[in-house]
Amino acid sequence: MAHEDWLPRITSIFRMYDLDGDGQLGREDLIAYAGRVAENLTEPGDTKRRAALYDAYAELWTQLSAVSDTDRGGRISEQEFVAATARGAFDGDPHFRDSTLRALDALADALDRDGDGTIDPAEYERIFGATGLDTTTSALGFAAVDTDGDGRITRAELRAAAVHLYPLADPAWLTTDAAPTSGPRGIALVAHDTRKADLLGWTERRAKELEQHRLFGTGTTGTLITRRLGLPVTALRSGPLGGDQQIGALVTRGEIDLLVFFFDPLSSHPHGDDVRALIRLAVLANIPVALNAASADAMILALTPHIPAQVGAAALT
Ligand SMILES: O=C(CO)COP(=O)(O)O
Repeated sequence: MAHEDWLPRITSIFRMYDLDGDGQLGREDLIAYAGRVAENLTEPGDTKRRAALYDAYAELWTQLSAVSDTDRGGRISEQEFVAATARGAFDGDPHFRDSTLRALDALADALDRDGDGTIDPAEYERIFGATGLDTTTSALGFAAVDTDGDGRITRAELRAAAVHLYPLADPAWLTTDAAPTSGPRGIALVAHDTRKADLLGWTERRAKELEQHRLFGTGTTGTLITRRLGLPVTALRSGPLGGDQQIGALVTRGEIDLLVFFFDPLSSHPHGDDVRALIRLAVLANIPVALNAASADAMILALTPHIPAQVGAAALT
Protein backbone atom coordinates (compact mmCIF):
# COMPACT_ATOMS: atom_id res chain seq x y z
CA MET A 1 0.00 0.00 0.00
CA ALA A 2 1.38 3.40 -0.96
CA HIS A 3 2.66 5.57 1.88
CA GLU A 4 0.36 8.47 1.03
CA ASP A 5 -2.70 6.21 1.35
CA TRP A 6 -2.20 5.49 5.00
CA LEU A 7 -0.08 8.35 6.36
CA PRO A 8 -3.00 10.72 7.18
CA ARG A 9 -4.84 7.81 8.80
CA ILE A 10 -1.86 6.88 10.96
CA THR A 11 -1.13 10.43 12.09
CA SER A 12 -4.79 10.96 13.00
CA ILE A 13 -4.74 7.74 15.07
CA PHE A 14 -1.64 8.99 16.87
CA ARG A 15 -3.26 12.35 17.60
CA MET A 16 -6.50 10.67 18.74
CA TYR A 17 -4.54 8.86 21.48
CA ASP A 18 -2.22 11.77 22.28
CA LEU A 19 -4.78 13.37 24.55
CA ASP A 20 -2.36 15.83 26.17
CA GLY A 21 -1.12 16.83 22.72
CA ASP A 22 2.57 16.72 23.64
CA GLY A 23 3.54 14.82 20.49
CA GLN A 24 4.48 11.70 22.48
CA LEU A 25 2.41 8.70 23.45
CA GLY A 26 2.86 7.28 26.92
CA ARG A 27 1.01 4.70 28.94
CA GLU A 28 -0.86 7.53 30.63
CA ASP A 29 -2.28 8.66 27.27
CA LEU A 30 -3.81 5.25 26.61
CA ILE A 31 -5.15 5.10 30.18
CA ALA A 32 -6.61 8.61 29.81
CA TYR A 33 -8.16 7.50 26.53
CA ALA A 34 -9.75 4.49 28.23
CA GLY A 35 -11.01 6.88 30.93
CA ARG A 36 -12.57 9.14 28.32
CA VAL A 37 -14.37 6.22 26.69
CA ALA A 38 -15.44 4.80 30.07
CA GLU A 39 -16.70 8.18 31.26
CA ASN A 40 -18.79 8.70 28.13
CA LEU A 41 -20.14 5.20 27.61
CA THR A 42 -20.58 3.57 31.00
CA GLU A 43 -22.32 4.29 34.27
CA PRO A 44 -20.05 5.22 37.21
CA GLY A 45 -20.94 1.97 39.02
CA ASP A 46 -20.32 -0.23 35.99
CA THR A 47 -16.96 -1.47 37.24
CA LYS A 48 -16.95 -4.49 34.94
CA ARG A 49 -17.17 -2.60 31.66
CA ARG A 50 -14.87 0.12 32.99
CA ALA A 51 -12.23 -2.35 34.12
CA ALA A 52 -12.41 -4.11 30.75
CA LEU A 53 -11.71 -0.81 28.97
CA TYR A 54 -8.80 0.12 31.23
CA ASP A 55 -7.30 -3.38 30.98
CA ALA A 56 -7.69 -3.44 27.21
CA TYR A 57 -6.05 -0.06 26.61
CA ALA A 58 -3.25 -0.80 29.10
CA GLU A 59 -2.56 -4.01 27.18
CA LEU A 60 -2.75 -2.13 23.89
CA TRP A 61 -0.11 0.27 25.21
CA THR A 62 2.14 -2.67 26.12
CA GLN A 63 1.88 -4.08 22.61
CA LEU A 64 2.17 -0.70 20.87
CA SER A 65 5.30 0.18 22.79
CA ALA A 66 6.86 -3.28 22.37
CA VAL A 67 6.69 -2.76 18.62
CA SER A 68 7.23 0.95 18.09
CA ASP A 69 9.18 2.35 21.04
CA THR A 70 12.43 1.67 19.22
CA ASP A 71 14.65 3.84 21.42
CA ARG A 72 13.17 2.17 24.52
CA GLY A 73 12.48 5.57 26.06
CA GLY A 74 9.11 4.52 27.45
CA ARG A 75 7.31 6.86 25.07
CA ILE A 76 6.40 6.69 21.41
CA SER A 77 7.02 9.70 19.20
CA GLU A 78 4.87 10.31 16.15
CA GLN A 79 7.92 9.53 14.04
CA GLU A 80 8.44 6.15 15.74
CA PHE A 81 4.75 5.38 15.32
CA VAL A 82 4.77 6.19 11.61
CA ALA A 83 8.06 4.36 11.07
CA ALA A 84 6.77 1.20 12.77
CA THR A 85 3.65 1.27 10.59
CA ALA A 86 5.74 1.91 7.47
CA ARG A 87 7.84 -1.18 8.04
CA GLY A 88 4.67 -3.21 8.74
CA ALA A 89 5.84 -4.01 12.27
CA PHE A 90 2.29 -4.23 13.64
CA ASP A 91 0.93 -6.35 10.79
CA GLY A 92 1.50 -10.00 11.55
CA ASP A 93 2.18 -9.50 15.27
CA PRO A 94 -0.31 -11.81 17.01
CA HIS A 95 -0.02 -10.05 20.37
CA PHE A 96 -0.82 -6.72 18.77
CA ARG A 97 -3.75 -8.31 16.97
CA ASP A 98 -5.18 -9.82 20.14
CA SER A 99 -4.83 -6.62 22.15
CA THR A 100 -6.45 -4.61 19.36
CA LEU A 101 -9.41 -6.94 19.06
CA ARG A 102 -9.74 -6.93 22.83
CA ALA A 103 -9.89 -3.11 22.85
CA LEU A 104 -12.53 -3.18 20.12
CA ASP A 105 -14.57 -5.75 22.04
CA ALA A 106 -14.36 -3.68 25.23
CA LEU A 107 -15.57 -0.70 23.19
CA ALA A 108 -18.43 -2.78 21.74
CA ASP A 109 -19.46 -3.93 25.23
CA ALA A 110 -19.38 -0.35 26.51
CA LEU A 111 -21.58 0.79 23.61
CA ASP A 112 -24.00 -2.08 24.25
CA ARG A 113 -25.72 -0.30 27.13
CA ASP A 114 -28.58 -2.79 27.53
CA GLY A 115 -26.19 -5.75 27.34
CA ASP A 116 -28.15 -7.66 24.69
CA GLY A 117 -25.01 -8.50 22.72
CA THR A 118 -25.64 -6.06 19.86
CA ILE A 119 -25.48 -2.30 19.37
CA ASP A 120 -28.59 -0.47 18.17
CA PRO A 121 -28.47 2.94 16.41
CA ALA A 122 -29.06 4.97 19.59
CA GLU A 123 -26.35 3.05 21.46
CA TYR A 124 -23.98 3.39 18.52
CA GLU A 125 -24.42 7.15 18.09
CA ARG A 126 -22.44 7.67 21.31
CA ILE A 127 -19.23 6.34 19.74
CA PHE A 128 -18.35 9.66 18.19
CA GLY A 129 -18.32 11.83 21.31
CA ALA A 130 -16.75 9.05 23.37
CA THR A 131 -13.81 8.25 21.11
CA GLY A 132 -13.13 11.60 19.50
CA LEU A 133 -13.89 10.17 16.08
CA ASP A 134 -15.18 12.51 13.46
CA THR A 135 -18.92 12.09 12.78
CA THR A 136 -18.18 12.55 9.11
CA THR A 137 -16.07 9.36 9.04
CA SER A 138 -18.37 7.61 6.62
CA ALA A 139 -16.67 4.24 7.13
CA LEU A 140 -17.99 4.37 10.69
CA GLY A 141 -21.53 5.50 9.92
CA PHE A 142 -24.14 3.07 11.26
CA ALA A 143 -25.22 1.78 7.85
CA ALA A 144 -21.63 1.18 6.76
CA VAL A 145 -20.81 -0.80 9.91
CA ASP A 146 -24.08 -2.78 9.95
CA THR A 147 -23.00 -4.78 6.92
CA ASP A 148 -25.84 -7.32 7.03
CA GLY A 149 -28.35 -4.46 7.34
CA ASP A 150 -30.31 -5.99 10.21
CA GLY A 151 -30.39 -2.73 12.16
CA ARG A 152 -27.97 -3.94 14.84
CA ILE A 153 -24.19 -3.97 15.01
CA THR A 154 -22.44 -7.08 16.30
CA ARG A 155 -18.93 -7.30 17.74
CA ALA A 156 -17.74 -8.85 14.49
CA GLU A 157 -19.20 -6.01 12.43
CA LEU A 158 -17.57 -3.41 14.69
CA ARG A 159 -14.24 -5.25 14.51
CA ALA A 160 -14.39 -5.34 10.73
CA ALA A 161 -15.30 -1.66 10.36
CA ALA A 162 -12.95 -0.25 12.96
CA VAL A 163 -9.73 -1.90 11.83
CA HIS A 164 -8.58 1.26 10.12
CA LEU A 165 -8.36 2.90 13.56
CA TYR A 166 -5.17 0.92 14.15
CA PRO A 167 -1.64 1.46 12.82
CA LEU A 168 -1.62 -1.25 10.22
CA ALA A 169 -0.23 -0.93 6.74
CA ASP A 170 -2.83 -3.52 5.77
CA PRO A 171 -5.87 -3.19 8.11
CA ALA A 172 -7.58 -6.20 6.55
CA TRP A 173 -4.94 -8.40 8.20
CA LEU A 174 -6.54 -7.80 11.58
CA THR A 175 -9.76 -9.62 10.82
CA THR A 176 -8.82 -12.04 8.08
CA ASP A 177 -8.08 -14.82 10.54
CA ALA A 178 -10.98 -14.86 12.97
CA ALA A 179 -9.28 -17.08 15.53
CA PRO A 180 -6.23 -15.54 17.18
CA THR A 181 -3.34 -17.96 17.15
CA SER A 182 -1.74 -16.78 20.37
CA GLY A 183 -1.96 -14.16 23.07
CA PRO A 184 -4.54 -13.82 25.81
CA ARG A 185 -7.36 -16.39 25.69
CA GLY A 186 -10.65 -16.56 27.51
CA ILE A 187 -10.49 -19.33 30.11
CA ALA A 188 -13.52 -20.43 32.14
CA LEU A 189 -12.86 -22.07 35.53
CA VAL A 190 -15.61 -24.06 37.24
CA ALA A 191 -15.55 -26.64 40.02
CA HIS A 192 -18.18 -28.42 42.07
CA ASP A 193 -17.65 -28.27 45.83
CA THR A 194 -15.98 -31.70 46.11
CA ARG A 195 -13.49 -30.71 43.38
CA LYS A 196 -12.73 -27.12 44.44
CA ALA A 197 -9.58 -28.11 46.32
CA ASP A 198 -8.31 -29.89 43.19
CA LEU A 199 -9.03 -26.90 41.00
CA LEU A 200 -7.44 -24.47 43.45
CA GLY A 201 -4.34 -26.67 43.57
CA TRP A 202 -4.21 -26.74 39.78
CA THR A 203 -4.67 -22.96 39.42
CA GLU A 204 -1.90 -22.43 41.97
CA ARG A 205 0.44 -24.65 39.96
CA ARG A 206 -0.52 -22.96 36.69
CA ALA A 207 -0.78 -19.37 37.99
CA LYS A 208 2.03 -18.20 35.69
CA GLU A 209 0.22 -19.46 32.62
CA LEU A 210 -3.23 -18.38 33.81
CA GLU A 211 -2.21 -14.81 34.53
CA GLN A 212 -1.54 -14.31 30.81
CA HIS A 213 -5.20 -14.91 29.96
CA ARG A 214 -8.67 -13.50 30.61
CA LEU A 215 -10.23 -15.56 33.37
CA PHE A 216 -13.90 -16.20 34.08
CA GLY A 217 -15.43 -18.41 36.74
CA THR A 218 -18.69 -19.41 38.36
CA GLY A 219 -19.36 -17.41 41.53
CA THR A 220 -17.79 -19.37 44.33
CA THR A 221 -15.02 -20.91 42.25
CA GLY A 222 -13.98 -17.56 40.73
CA THR A 223 -14.07 -15.74 44.05
CA LEU A 224 -12.00 -18.44 45.79
CA ILE A 225 -9.32 -18.32 43.08
CA THR A 226 -9.05 -14.55 43.29
CA ARG A 227 -8.90 -14.60 47.07
CA ARG A 228 -6.37 -17.40 47.28
CA LEU A 229 -4.09 -16.44 44.38
CA GLY A 230 -4.90 -12.83 43.57
CA LEU A 231 -5.63 -13.81 39.95
CA PRO A 232 -8.22 -11.49 38.38
CA VAL A 233 -11.15 -13.81 37.69
CA THR A 234 -14.43 -12.33 36.47
CA ALA A 235 -16.80 -14.19 38.80
CA LEU A 236 -20.29 -14.74 37.41
CA ARG A 237 -23.23 -16.14 39.38
CA SER A 238 -22.82 -19.26 41.42
CA GLY A 239 -23.36 -22.42 39.37
CA PRO A 240 -26.70 -23.49 40.89
CA LEU A 241 -27.96 -19.90 40.49
CA GLY A 242 -27.25 -19.66 36.76
CA GLY A 243 -23.44 -19.35 36.61
CA ASP A 244 -23.05 -22.35 34.29
CA GLN A 245 -25.57 -20.79 31.93
CA GLN A 246 -23.70 -17.49 32.00
CA ILE A 247 -20.47 -19.30 31.09
CA GLY A 248 -22.44 -21.06 28.33
CA ALA A 249 -23.49 -17.65 26.98
CA LEU A 250 -19.83 -16.57 26.87
CA VAL A 251 -18.96 -19.77 25.01
CA THR A 252 -21.70 -19.02 22.49
CA ARG A 253 -20.34 -15.50 22.01
CA GLY A 254 -16.91 -16.89 21.20
CA GLU A 255 -15.27 -15.48 24.33
CA ILE A 256 -14.09 -18.75 25.85
CA ASP A 257 -11.16 -20.66 24.37
CA LEU A 258 -10.81 -23.24 27.15
CA LEU A 259 -13.33 -24.59 29.63
CA VAL A 260 -11.81 -26.12 32.76
CA PHE A 261 -14.66 -27.84 34.56
CA PHE A 262 -13.79 -30.08 37.51
CA PHE A 263 -17.24 -31.62 38.00
CA ASP A 264 -18.29 -33.97 40.75
CA PRO A 265 -18.26 -37.53 39.31
CA LEU A 266 -19.80 -39.16 42.40
CA SER A 267 -23.03 -37.30 43.09
CA SER A 268 -25.83 -35.61 41.23
CA HIS A 269 -26.69 -31.94 41.48
CA PRO A 270 -30.00 -30.07 41.25
CA HIS A 271 -28.60 -27.98 38.39
CA GLY A 272 -27.36 -31.03 36.45
CA ASP A 273 -29.25 -29.84 33.37
CA ASP A 274 -27.29 -26.58 33.39
CA VAL A 275 -24.02 -28.51 33.63
CA ARG A 276 -24.96 -30.68 30.65
CA ALA A 277 -26.05 -27.60 28.71
CA LEU A 278 -22.68 -25.94 29.30
CA ILE A 279 -20.74 -28.97 28.15
CA ARG A 280 -23.04 -29.32 25.13
CA LEU A 281 -22.36 -25.71 24.10
CA ALA A 282 -18.61 -26.19 24.56
CA VAL A 283 -18.71 -29.26 22.30
CA LEU A 284 -20.78 -27.35 19.76
CA ALA A 285 -18.33 -24.43 19.79
CA ASN A 286 -15.44 -26.88 19.41
CA ILE A 287 -13.40 -25.50 22.30
CA PRO A 288 -11.12 -27.63 24.47
CA VAL A 289 -12.77 -28.90 27.66
CA ALA A 290 -10.62 -30.10 30.56
CA LEU A 291 -12.36 -32.20 33.18
CA ASN A 292 -9.34 -33.01 35.34
CA ALA A 293 -5.85 -31.72 36.14
CA ALA A 294 -4.03 -33.91 33.63
CA SER A 295 -6.09 -32.68 30.68
CA ALA A 296 -6.06 -29.09 32.00
CA ASP A 297 -2.24 -29.21 32.13
CA ALA A 298 -1.98 -30.30 28.51
CA MET A 299 -4.47 -27.72 27.31
CA ILE A 300 -3.16 -24.69 29.20
CA LEU A 301 0.35 -25.36 27.93
CA ALA A 302 -0.90 -25.68 24.37
CA LEU A 303 -2.77 -22.37 24.64
CA THR A 304 -0.06 -20.35 26.34
CA PRO A 305 2.72 -19.22 24.05
CA HIS A 306 6.13 -18.52 25.48
CA ILE A 307 6.19 -14.73 25.71
CA PRO A 308 9.68 -13.29 26.12
CA ALA A 309 9.91 -10.95 29.11
CA GLN A 310 11.29 -8.07 27.04
CA VAL A 311 11.05 -8.13 23.30
CA GLY A 312 13.95 -6.19 21.81
CA ALA A 313 13.11 -3.79 19.00
CA ALA A 314 15.79 -5.38 16.84
CA ALA A 315 14.04 -8.72 17.02
CA LEU A 316 10.86 -7.19 15.69
CA THR A 317 12.30 -5.40 12.70
O1 LIG B 1 -21.99 -25.47 40.58
C1 LIG B 1 -21.06 -25.12 39.90
C2 LIG B 1 -20.93 -25.59 38.52
O2 LIG B 1 -22.00 -26.39 38.09
C3 LIG B 1 -20.00 -24.25 40.44
O3 LIG B 1 -20.56 -23.10 41.02
P1 LIG B 1 -19.75 -22.29 42.14
O4 LIG B 1 -18.42 -21.94 41.56
O5 LIG B 1 -20.56 -21.04 42.41
O6 LIG B 1 -19.65 -23.19 43.33
